[in-house]
Amino acid sequence: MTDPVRIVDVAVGILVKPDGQFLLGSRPAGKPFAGFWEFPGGKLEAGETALEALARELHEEMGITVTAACPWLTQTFTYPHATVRLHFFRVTGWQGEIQSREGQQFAWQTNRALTVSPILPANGPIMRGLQLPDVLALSAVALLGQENWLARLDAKLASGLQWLILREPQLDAADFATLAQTVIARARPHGARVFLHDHVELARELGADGVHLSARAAAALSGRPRGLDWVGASVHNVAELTQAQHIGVDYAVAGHIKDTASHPGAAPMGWAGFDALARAGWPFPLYAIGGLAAADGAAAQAQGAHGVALLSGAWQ
Ligand SMILES: Nc1nc2c([nH]c(=O)n2[C@@H]2O[C@H](COP(=O)(O)OP(=O)(O)OP(=O)(O)O)[C@@H](O)[C@H]2O)c(=O)[nH]1
Ligand SMILES: [Mg+2]
Repeated sequence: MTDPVRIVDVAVGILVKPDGQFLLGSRPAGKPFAGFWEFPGGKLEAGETALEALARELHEEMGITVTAACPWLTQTFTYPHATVRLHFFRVTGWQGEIQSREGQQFAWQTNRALTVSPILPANGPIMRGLQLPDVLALSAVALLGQENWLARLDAKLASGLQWLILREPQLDAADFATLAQTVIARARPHGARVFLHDHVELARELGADGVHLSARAAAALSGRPRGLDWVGASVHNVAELTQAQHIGVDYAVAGHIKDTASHPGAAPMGWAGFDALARAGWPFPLYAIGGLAAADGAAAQAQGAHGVALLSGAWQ
């Protein structure tokens, strides 16, 4: 018997400059979806790993040698002509000048507004993923006290904090709602995004940017909460990641990686545990959490994370 669904594995490279700009290329004449914009890459050959295929394709198509690439996310998409499994990498290091070896055009883009179109249909969620920052900060009222934390929040917002998850389970609903209002009002002038932990209704009411679901809250849902721009979830294992995928999250936070004061007694998964989870290939970016600092960002990305989620580490 032959497999009814043949899946074509494809390695795709998102070249990223230090300022966050990323490279799109136009598909050459003669290929399916000619003229559509895509990330450079191509099909795995027999016996190749995705990373090997990435290096070969980027050399063939654009004449560069990849020197630094991290696995990012895996997207399966069914086109009329094939089902493709796209293994996306973020490429941060390469040697050589970018050349058009197949007659394609190239354009550096920012995630605020694309200047080229149309984009290949499979790539919509990818554009969203590229808006995610390298660091997610979790609020620390329980740890630092409200006044002290709000003062640090102001300082961090002024120095570029982009995404904040407000999680304060020790507060009752009324106090949490008051705090959420304050935080949203302070974040907005800086263009920073605020996510409420588990309080889906309140997030809608206050016009928060999204909700971050505990694994327990995510388990109770059969679909994505409506009316919110962004939805994320905390996960600890494959079953919770599968549920996160089922409800259609934009990102997941997996941990905990190291021993941490906030989870005494629970065994940390370590980077090996994180790698085992990430390796299964999920269609959304993953953050690593648990006893980490901003300096762990590079290690996290090497294991397939988009970045790190920080609690105490975000406020030092
Ligand atoms: N390279 C690339 N392919 C993508 C992206 N998104 C996406 O759906 N695909 C799909 O992945 C499949 C393989 O890509 P490809 O046509 O570049 O393969 P290739 O370079 O090996 O081409 P070839 O078979 O002509 O040698 C195509 O069906 C394409 O539509 C993307 O961002 N980049
Ligand atoms: Mg190609």
